[in-house]
Order: sequence, then C-alpha cells, then structure tokens
Amino acid sequence: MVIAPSGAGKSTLVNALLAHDTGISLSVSYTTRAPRPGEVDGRAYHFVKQEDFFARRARGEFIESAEVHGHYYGTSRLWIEQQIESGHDVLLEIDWQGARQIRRQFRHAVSIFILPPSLDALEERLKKRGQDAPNVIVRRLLAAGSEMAHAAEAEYVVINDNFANALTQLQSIIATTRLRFASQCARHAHLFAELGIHAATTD
Ligand SMILES: Nc1ncnc2c1ncn2[C@@H]1O[C@H](COP(=O)(O)OP(=O)(O)OP(=O)(O)O)[C@@H](O)[C@H]1O
Ligand SMILES: Nc1nc2c(ncn2[C@@H]2O[C@H](COP(=O)(O)O)[C@@H](O)[C@H]2O)c(=O)[nH]1
Repeated sequence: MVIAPSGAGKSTLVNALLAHDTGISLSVSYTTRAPRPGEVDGRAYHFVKQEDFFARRARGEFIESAEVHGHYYGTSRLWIEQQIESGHDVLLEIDWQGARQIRRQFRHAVSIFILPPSLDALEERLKKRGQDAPNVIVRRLLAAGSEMAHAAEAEYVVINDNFANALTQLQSIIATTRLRFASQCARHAHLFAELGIHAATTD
C-alpha cells in the first residue's frame, strides 16, 4: 500500500515504478470525485455517482473504503481476490483509513508512507500540478498535517524530495518485500512444493 497526503507525489512515483516493473497490478479504485482533466474512467479511477458508491458498499463490494477530502473512495474486493488468486503482487494507492482496514484483513500487507520534503513543497506541487481548484488545494493542504500524523503506522517512510532517490527507495522496498514473503507467494508455490518447503510454522 502506498499512502501519502495529496500532492506528495505518490501517483507519479507509482507510475514510474509500474513502468519498470510489470509484475505489479495496481488497483483502480472507485470514487465519487469528479475526474480531473485527462483522467480516464476505468484507468485513473472508476468514477461513480454517490448512490452507486453507497449501493456497492452496502453489497460488500469494497474490501476497504473511506471518505477523503469530502469524497468517497473504495477498493474492489473482487479484483483484489482475483489478483491474489492468480499470484500477482497487488499495489493500492489509498489513504491511512483504508490502510488500517487492509492491515486488519491481510497480515502480510506492507505499507509505505510517502512524505513531501516540506509543507511548502507540498503546496508548490499542488499548485504547479494545476489540476485542482484553489479551494480544493486549500482543503487538501489543511488535511495534510493530520494525514501525515499517521506516517508512523506504516512500515516504511519514503521522503519524496529528489524524485530519482525516492523511486529507488520504493523499488528497494518492493524487492525486499518480495524476498521477505517469498514463501507465501503463489508464484513460488510450485518450486516450494518441489523442494518440500511448507509455510512457516511457529514451532
Ligand atoms: N520529487 C518531486 N519533486 C518535484 N515535483 C514532484 C516530485 N514528485 C512529484 N512531483 C510533482 O508533484 C505533483 C503532485 O504529484 P502527484 O500527482 O503524483 O501527487 P499525489 O500524491 O498522487 O496526489 P493526489 O493524492 O492528489 O493524487 C505532480 O505535478 C508531480 O509531477
Ligand atoms: N481509502 C481509500 N483511499 C483512496 C482510494 N483511492 C484513492 N484514495 C486516496 O484518496 C486521496 C485523494 O485521492 P485523489 O485522487 O482524489 O487525489 C488520496 O490520499 C488517495 O490515496 C481508495 O480506494 N481507498
């Protein structure tokens, strides 16, 4: 899971990560937020009306969901289950509330909190991105402090100051995570069975 206040650079980092790593499936969330210029339905998000979102949530279609900056966001349970079943590494870009819900359900879930180098840099990035109205930027900046207060809940914290360094750190975390959980990975199931290795036991 990648978590960050708005504007810290998580989507840019994740897109760069995915461009070099085809073994990761990125979840496309459902949201009630309106698309930003250039955002394509089904790629950036599944953009849905609030009634549709609530109906899906009531049917248990979301594995986690949260209200963030006045909009609703949720992750498809079915999609996650299908990806895990087929042995893919799954990446979620979600907020800290969603991350808490995922941790409760998946004890092997790994979370990475992306921080900006400063609040000034965060403001500058949101303004330079130029995709949100001034009142939306103010709302997101005001929320950033309380969101970043949850950074310590994540296993890893990456400071996105120099972009190339932050990307290298993200790639190292992914590599470490793959080694750490190799015995639980569906991709290795055949080899582990052949070598007679079974899932870790506590005794
Ligand atoms: N290390 C960096 N240095 C300078 N600018 C950066 C850096 N990383 C990302 N940016 C820029 O900051 C802006 C915000 O990045 P991005 O859209 O990835 O943020 P985000 O965390 O995904 O925000 P949101 O949650 O609002 O979607 C973009 O214009 C991006 O190009
Ligand atoms: N709990 C969830 N949070 C999500 C999900 N998808 C995105 N988000 C988070 O919302 C904010 C705002 O995103 P934006 O695209 O409107 O800028 C950001 O922190 C995202 O990480 C989700 O499915 N669940």
